[in-house]
Amino acid sequence: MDYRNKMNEWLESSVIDLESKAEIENIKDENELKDRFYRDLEFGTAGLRGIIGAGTNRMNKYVVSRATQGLANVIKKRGTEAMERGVVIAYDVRFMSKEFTDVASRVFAANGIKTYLFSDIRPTPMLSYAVRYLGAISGIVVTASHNPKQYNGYKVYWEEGSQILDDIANEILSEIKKLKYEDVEIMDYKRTVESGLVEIIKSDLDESYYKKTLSKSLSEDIDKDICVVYSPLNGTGNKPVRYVLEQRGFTNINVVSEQEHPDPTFETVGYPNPEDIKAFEYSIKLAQELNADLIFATDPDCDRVAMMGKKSVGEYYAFNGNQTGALLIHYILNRLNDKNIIPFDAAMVKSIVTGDLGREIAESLGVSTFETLTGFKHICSLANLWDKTREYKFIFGYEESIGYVYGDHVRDKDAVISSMMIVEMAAYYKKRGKNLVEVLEEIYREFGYFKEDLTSIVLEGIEGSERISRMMKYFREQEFTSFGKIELKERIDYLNGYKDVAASNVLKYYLEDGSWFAIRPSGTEPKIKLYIYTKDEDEKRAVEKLREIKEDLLNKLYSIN
Ligand SMILES: O=P(O)(O)OC[C@H]1O[C@H](O)[C@H](O)[C@@H](O)[C@@H]1O
Repeated sequence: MDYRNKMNEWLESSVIDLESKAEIENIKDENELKDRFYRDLEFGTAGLRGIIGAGTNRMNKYVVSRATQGLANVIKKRGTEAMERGVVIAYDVRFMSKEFTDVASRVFAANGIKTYLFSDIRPTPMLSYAVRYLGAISGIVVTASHNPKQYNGYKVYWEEGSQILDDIANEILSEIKKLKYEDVEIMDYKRTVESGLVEIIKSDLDESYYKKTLSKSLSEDIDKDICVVYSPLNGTGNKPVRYVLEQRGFTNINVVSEQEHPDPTFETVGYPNPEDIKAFEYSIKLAQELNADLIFATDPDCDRVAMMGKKSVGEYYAFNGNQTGALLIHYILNRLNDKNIIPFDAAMVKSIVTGDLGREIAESLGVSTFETLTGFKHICSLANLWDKTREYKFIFGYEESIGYVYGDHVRDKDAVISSMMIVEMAAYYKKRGKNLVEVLEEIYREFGYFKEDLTSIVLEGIEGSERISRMMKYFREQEFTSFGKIELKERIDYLNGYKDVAASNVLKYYLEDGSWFAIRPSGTEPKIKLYIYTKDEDEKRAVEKLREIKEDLLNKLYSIN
């Protein structure tokens, strides 16, 4: 349907309120109107994510309630037991997060489905934990993770505590497609409270999550006075992360005061993504004042964490996600090995665009490594599978995009336990006179220098997404023989799946010297992402190869208009 027709439907709808209609009527820019109505905000495997505002291609209470009705229909089809098991909803600090949570719980109530709500903001991993703890059939987190402040989102989880995969997402999507906004069943607030279908989660859940998290610590022979700077980036991490560190007995955790409390404007952060070094501006200042050993920051929904380590007084090194993942797997497996408790069937999972250092470390200690598509839901789906088949014991999962999970009480990336392990790891080495930069150097000396580069090209709007498609098409169709000065060995196109890895729009190129790179459109942001990896015994050579390959690839990519 043409966007103007969709807009008129919106303006004439009996359920859309005057405020939302007026918001549209006041827009004079035709492109803006087109962008708001040219499609329905996509419900993908990541659920919904979009800019907050009126329109079918925006995050608002109508789009959220329609998606919730779709999910409710899928749950109802599974019968009364599923409806009684219900849905847990968590929300973060974003604009409208609480409102969307409220709307969703009223839709579930109108459909006779039980809902569990937290009394306040919570990190995403606590939702994953809660779904399993409460035996719910499904879960939702209202969050746009690390997207800019204009965004909100709606991530859907299933009974194993991990995000839904294509099967359930498609089921929900096909229900959503059958619905008009007018078809959504919604209960008014008062009746919802009286219905008894909404329950506020009690504190025993938090306590149980903390207990499980704390039980995963691996060493007491650590320097608990290590000086650490932490920024929750005005998100949900502040209380849980500090609580866990306090329980572990750390005495010198310093929180960036401007970024301590929830703030949906992320005023001093800007783009609240700890993958971006700019998010560390305030933390670095505080760390320099305190001469801190370690800095770390969690993203707004506290599922991802990035860290910086002191190199010398006043100078901090930003570890990327591959390096942090490698350090963590190295620390965890070596401590388990010290105690002789690495299970014989232990396995680690990473994505196909995550570097190979973690794999080499794991394999050196007899731990198998498996690969999945990008997205923690894929990583966790293997853990879920092994719960049933008992084929492997899931130990650790990670991605280069700074998501990590250790253990099996949470089936998503968990920045609470990862923060605890990061601080413990730094404190362990501090006691032995080493900082994390030195430890990484030791790892490189043992396993070779792994260098990596991630370039994201932001291309927004309809034009942007079309250009991204053209870029992918170009790479798919061209017959390249070399990149930089290195010959191409093999290309893998995941479009129709490859070996055990499911289908996805990803191209991966292996070069003759063992270097490789991958290109894919981001699934969460308007970006095309280019991941390049080189390895060499000589650090300078590894860096040089990286530079050459990158220059060549960027020239090729930018030549596509
Ligand atoms: O590269 P993208 O598709 O934007 O995904 C980046 C990240 O987004 C989310 O946080 C997913 O849960 C991650 O698993 C993924 O790595």
